[in-house]
Amino acid sequence: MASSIVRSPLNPISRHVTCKPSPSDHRSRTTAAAAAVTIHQPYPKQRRRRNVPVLACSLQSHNADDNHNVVGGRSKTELQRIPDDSPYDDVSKDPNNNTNMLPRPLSSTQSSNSVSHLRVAYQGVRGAYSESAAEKAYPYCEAVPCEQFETAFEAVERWLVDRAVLPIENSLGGSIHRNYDLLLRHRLHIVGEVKFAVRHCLMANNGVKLEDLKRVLSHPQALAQCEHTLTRLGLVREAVDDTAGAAKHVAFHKLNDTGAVASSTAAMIYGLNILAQDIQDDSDNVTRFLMLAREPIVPGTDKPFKTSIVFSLEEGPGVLFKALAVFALREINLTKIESRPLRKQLVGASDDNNNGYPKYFDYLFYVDFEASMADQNAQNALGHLREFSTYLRVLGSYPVDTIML
Ligand SMILES: O=C(O)C(=O)C[C@]1(C(=O)O)C=C[C@@H](O)C=C1
Repeated sequence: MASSIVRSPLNPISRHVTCKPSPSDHRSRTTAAAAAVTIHQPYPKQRRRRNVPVLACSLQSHNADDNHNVVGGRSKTELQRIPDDSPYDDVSKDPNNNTNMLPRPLSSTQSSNSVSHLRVAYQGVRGAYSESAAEKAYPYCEAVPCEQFETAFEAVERWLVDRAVLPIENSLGGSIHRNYDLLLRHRLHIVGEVKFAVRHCLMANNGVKLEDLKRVLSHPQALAQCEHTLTRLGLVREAVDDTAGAAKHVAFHKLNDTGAVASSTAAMIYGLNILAQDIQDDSDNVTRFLMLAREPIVPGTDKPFKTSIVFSLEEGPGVLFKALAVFALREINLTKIESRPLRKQLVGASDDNNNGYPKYFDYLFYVDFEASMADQNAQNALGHLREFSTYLRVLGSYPVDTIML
C-alpha cells in the first residue's frame, strides 16, 4: 500500500525554452516580459476570452500571431509600462515625463468583483481550482494561467496582468508555505481574499475502471486532502504542479493505469470520466485564496475588514506573548498565525549573535487579524507591536470574504 508521495519526473506543463531578459536593460526586459506569454490553445471552445499561459521563463516568439496574442486585447504600450522595480518609477527620471506611469491607490470596491476586464493570473492550467477562485474573485476577468506561483507574482509586477489570485491555506492540508515566502520576497499587496469549497474527483480516461488504477497524479495539497480514500484504494501518489495539470497529463498521454485527482471542471475540459466524487477527507474542504495587486486598497470601515501583517521579534522571554497581547488588549481577534524561517537578506536584519553563538533559528510571524487599518484600534495595536519588533510590514487590509462558493 502506498504511503509516500513521489514527485513525477514529467512536468506536464512546461515544454519551453528559456530567454531571460537582462535585468539591466529596461527595453529588453519589457520586450521579453511581453514575449513571456505564448500561445497554447488546445481547447477550441472557450467559455470566455482566455489568455495564454505565462511561463516561468520567457519564450521568445517568432510567430507574428504570437505577438498579437501577447497583447490580449490591450495595447502594446499598456503592456510595456514600466515595471515596479524600474529606475523610471521616479517620474523625474522618466524620459517621457509620463505621470500615468505612477501607481494609483485602488479603492476598496476596485478590489472586489465589480471590476471587469481585469487580467488575473493564477497558477496552473485551465480547470485548476485557482482558476475558479480567480473567477469568483473577479467574475468578468480574463483568467491567465501561470506555470508557477512565482510566475504569477512576476506577471503582476511586470504589468502583464492586473491581479494574481493564489492559494494561501486549506482547511485540511494547512498553509501553502511557498506563497507565504513569496509574499515577503515580492512587494505586492493583498487586496482581497476568496474562500472556495474544494470538491475533489478521482478521474481517468474513458474505459478505465477503478480496479485498473495503480497510481494517481495531483497537486500535493489535493493528494493530502484525499489521504483516506487514496490509501484505501492503495494507489501510488505522484505530485505534479496542479490538479488540472494532472488531469491534462492523464488525458494527453492516454494513460490507462493512472488517474488524476482534480475538479469536475477539469474532467470536463480534458474529457476524463469521473470514477468517484467528493473524495476529500472532509466534506468541508475549503481553500482560502489571496487577491494580490501592485497597489494597496484604501481600507474602509463600512464592512468587515481583515489585515495581514508579517513581523520578526527581538530575542527575549515572553516576546511572542507580548506581541500577541497587543491584539488581545484591544479585543482584536486573530484568525491566523504562521511562522516561517527568517531569511535575513529579505528583511535586511543584521547577523545577530545569541550570547556569542550564531543564531540559526530566527522566525517571521505572519498574522491575520479582524480589523481594518482605517480603525484607530488597529493602528494603535501596530504602533505597540513596533516597539518590540525588529521588522514589521502590513501585507494588506482587505474585505473579509463571507460568501462561500
Ligand atoms: O492545483 C490546483 O487546482 C490549485 O488550484 C492549487 C491548490 C493548492 O495549491 O492548494 C488549490 C486548491 C486545492 O486546495 C488544491 C490545490
